[in-house]
Amino acid sequence: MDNWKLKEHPQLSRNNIVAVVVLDGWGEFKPDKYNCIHVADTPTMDSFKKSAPGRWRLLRAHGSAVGLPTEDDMGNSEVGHNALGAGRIFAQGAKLVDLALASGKIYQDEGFNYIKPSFETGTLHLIGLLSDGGVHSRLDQLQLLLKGASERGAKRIRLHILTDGRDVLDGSSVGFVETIEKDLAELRGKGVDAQIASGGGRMYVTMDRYENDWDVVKRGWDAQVLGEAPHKFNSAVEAVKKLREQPNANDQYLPPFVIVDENGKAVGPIVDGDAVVTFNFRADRMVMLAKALEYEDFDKFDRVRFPKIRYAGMLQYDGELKLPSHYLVSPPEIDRTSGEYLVHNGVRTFACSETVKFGHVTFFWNGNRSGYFDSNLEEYVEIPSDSGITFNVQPKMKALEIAERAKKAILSRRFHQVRVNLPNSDMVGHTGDIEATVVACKAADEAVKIIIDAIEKVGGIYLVTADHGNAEDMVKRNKSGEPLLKDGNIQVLTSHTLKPVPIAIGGPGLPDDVKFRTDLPNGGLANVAATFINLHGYEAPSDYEPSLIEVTDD
Ligand SMILES: O=C(O)[C@@H](CO)OP(=O)(O)O
Ligand SMILES: [Mn+2]
Ligand SMILES: [Mn+2]
Repeated sequence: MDNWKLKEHPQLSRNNIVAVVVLDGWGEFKPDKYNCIHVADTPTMDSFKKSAPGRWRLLRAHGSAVGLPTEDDMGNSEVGHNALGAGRIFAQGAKLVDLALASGKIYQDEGFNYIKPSFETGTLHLIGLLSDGGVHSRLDQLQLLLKGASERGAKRIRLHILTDGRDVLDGSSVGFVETIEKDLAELRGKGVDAQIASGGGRMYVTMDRYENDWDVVKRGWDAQVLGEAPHKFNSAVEAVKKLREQPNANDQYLPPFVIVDENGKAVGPIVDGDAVVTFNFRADRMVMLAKALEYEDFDKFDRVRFPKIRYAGMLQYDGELKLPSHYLVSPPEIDRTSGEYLVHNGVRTFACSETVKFGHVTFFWNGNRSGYFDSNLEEYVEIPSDSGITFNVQPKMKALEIAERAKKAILSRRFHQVRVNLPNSDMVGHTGDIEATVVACKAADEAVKIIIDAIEKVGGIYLVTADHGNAEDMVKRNKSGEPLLKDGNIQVLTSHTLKPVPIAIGGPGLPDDVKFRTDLPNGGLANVAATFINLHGYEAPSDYEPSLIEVTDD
């Protein structure tokens, strides 16, 4: 049995009201016209910086600091919130899949052996995000899986691609499709009947999250399973090129398409007896499709046909729901998260965001586990997001509503921890609309102000940080940091970044002698949990990454 009892902190008192604010996609970067946080009016976040180094500092939020394979891997919400909530660094999906592919273990484990019998007479379908972004999936992993599966008996393979443009540059979809087409042609040369069967842009087809808009998943289902879509092409390269010619076309939002043969028949609907693998390792944007593929009882949309298939996820996406029940690689075992410790010690928590980030401060925070640890001590509030829009048209999103709910929770004095995610800088940053992103950053800053004002009123403490960079750099740069021009134009960066993120602490409840330690220069997101556990008046579990704060006696 785990010992859940936390030791009382020798100097810090219990029962403080602590606001934990995560600005999504808010990194630190030099002043620059493509740094939307710098351009925006952000007096609250700026004021924190003045209290450096004692109460403001930077944290690492990418690469090994969050369990990613290399230092070239940008941070993302899943690994960022996992680290923030769990207080330790776990080798993450991207890395675990790399290892399983390199050792060949992926082909020996339960998941692959479960789908394999279908190779005899059925088709192997691979559904996922086609890019080398490394946030949800990776092209090289797909290439290895294609090769490995065909060498192990898959004779007919159909690929259902989702174009990216969010973790990689817009327009890069064409190159990725060309690359994978070469691999498929090689397989055909070896007698494997392999081709792309359907596709669509990730934000419009399949990869919705937290049940914001089931139509997104339905559009994918119709193309992937039923073989039906408004656009039909004979090749995927042609599909992506043609669809990108439409006004305002964007890789993230390409409409669904199916590939048809010379008779106009879809080349790869999913039918009884087939095997299906969703090859994204990241959970949030695959859970909805996993439910549609796995659940007998399902009422989110009319599936028309529910084929009897053998389905495996690249990973198991939800540890609480055990979904999907079959998977190729075991997910990181993110156990004993801060939330679980807090409920065992009677600390009451309120968590809130709007739909598009709701699972970040609940599901990811709790180690990819849905639901409460203890519903008597926790309350999670989801503010419905707008759906069917790109957030540059609504850059303020629900920041004000989130802040007002947090304020109410703080002023009620019913909770010790009030935790929110403010999505603006990330969600609008991903649209690549620089002007709108400036508005978004200002809105997030105003929300922070509302929350710290409430903390001021109740004599509480705040901890404000971020999960990774995004809005602080909106342009692709060369090695010397200058914008990298293409045909004389800048290339807008829609993705996250490798930049560090700020963390600030303060509030009337924070004793004057509490400061950031100076001996953790490489501190990262995983050091945050021990820090707020201290602010709640407890010592962190001994295997957590060390707390960032110390109580000085000068
Ligand atoms: O939108 C998403 O899925 C990712 C980018 O791919 O962003 P975040 O990690 O911030 O959720
Ligand atoms: Mn994020
Ligand atoms: Mn993001």
